[in-house]
Amino acid sequence: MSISIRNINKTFGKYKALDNVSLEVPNGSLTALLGPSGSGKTTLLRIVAGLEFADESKNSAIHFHGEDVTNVHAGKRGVGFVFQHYALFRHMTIAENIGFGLSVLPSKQRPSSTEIRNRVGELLSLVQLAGLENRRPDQLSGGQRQRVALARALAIRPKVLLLDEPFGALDAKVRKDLRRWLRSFHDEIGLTTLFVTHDQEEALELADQVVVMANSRIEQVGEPQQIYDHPESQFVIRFLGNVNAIRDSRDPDSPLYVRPHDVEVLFAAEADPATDRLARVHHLFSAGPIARLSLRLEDGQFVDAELSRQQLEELGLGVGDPVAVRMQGASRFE
Ligand SMILES: Nc1ncnc2c1ncn2[C@@H]1O[C@H](COP(=O)(O)OP(=O)(O)OP(=O)(O)O)[C@@H](O)[C@H]1O
Repeated sequence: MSISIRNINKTFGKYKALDNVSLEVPNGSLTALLGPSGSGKTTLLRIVAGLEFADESKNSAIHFHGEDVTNVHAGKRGVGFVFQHYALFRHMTIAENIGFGLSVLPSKQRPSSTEIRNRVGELLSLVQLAGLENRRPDQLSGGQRQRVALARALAIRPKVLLLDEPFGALDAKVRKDLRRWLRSFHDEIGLTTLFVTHDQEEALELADQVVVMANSRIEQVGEPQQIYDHPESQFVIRFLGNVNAIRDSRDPDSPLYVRPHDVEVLFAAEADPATDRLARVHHLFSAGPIARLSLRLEDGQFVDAELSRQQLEELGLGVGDPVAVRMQGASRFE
């Protein structure tokens, strides 16, 4: 089910948390809302869920697959929601937690207890927790608890899945494992999913479509590779990972942005005055497969470069050595 978000504004008192936000989430996609704290990601997700309502305006609307749900209450939108802090019921077993949404449906819609049991069984295998149905949440790891939260959100057969920093409270290793697991899980079930994160690596690795948000607005939307290779603003290039911002006399107000792995380091004697700048090796860190160099340009600015160990060995560089720096793939923003 596709999601269409049109001209959404949201103010809290005097603060504008969303400023004319429009977005198309394609059917079956995994879309990441990526941005720093306070950029409006959660507010947007809550509005899609129907847990919050946008400021009233005749131009603004939310559609699920063409159906206007702008004024439809959360319970009737058919959304599954997972939050950062596993809101599982501590006194219930895993099976009871997963089946909860079904067991509280009005009697006419409620499946029989056998149907609920079967559905819970299906979901337990889907999230790879079969055998743990009689445990309680405090007997599971953080990662397992988040998979229970996901199974619980799926029990009602939602039309869209909304995840708000679902791995935010987990440690880095578990987070990375769950991220990969979620990607293959998504490929298996193909449910349109909107995923909030402030972690650029997570968004780039996981999503089909990345929506970068800053200051209550959408900065850029695109596939991960496209956003990474063709950032359209200083904010996006800086937010997506380490980048050098080098000023030159040509346009001192608009730095040249270049990622450390796009900086080419050559022997000083090979410098081409038309494209290269001279520098000296200021610092060199070469433990592991990638060597990281801090280079000092003649005007005193520093440039970080990343080379393979092999490239470093070929150059035979040490601290203080002169080099030529060629900044390939550099971007400048007006
Ligand atoms: N109910 C509310 N009342 C007042 N202000 C709010 C409310 N909810 C959110 N805000 C404000 O709106 C802004 C956007 O909040 P939001 O939670 O959407 O950001 P976020 O990008 O999800 O950030 P985080 O990653 O920290 O969760 C913040 O400045 C926040 O303080």
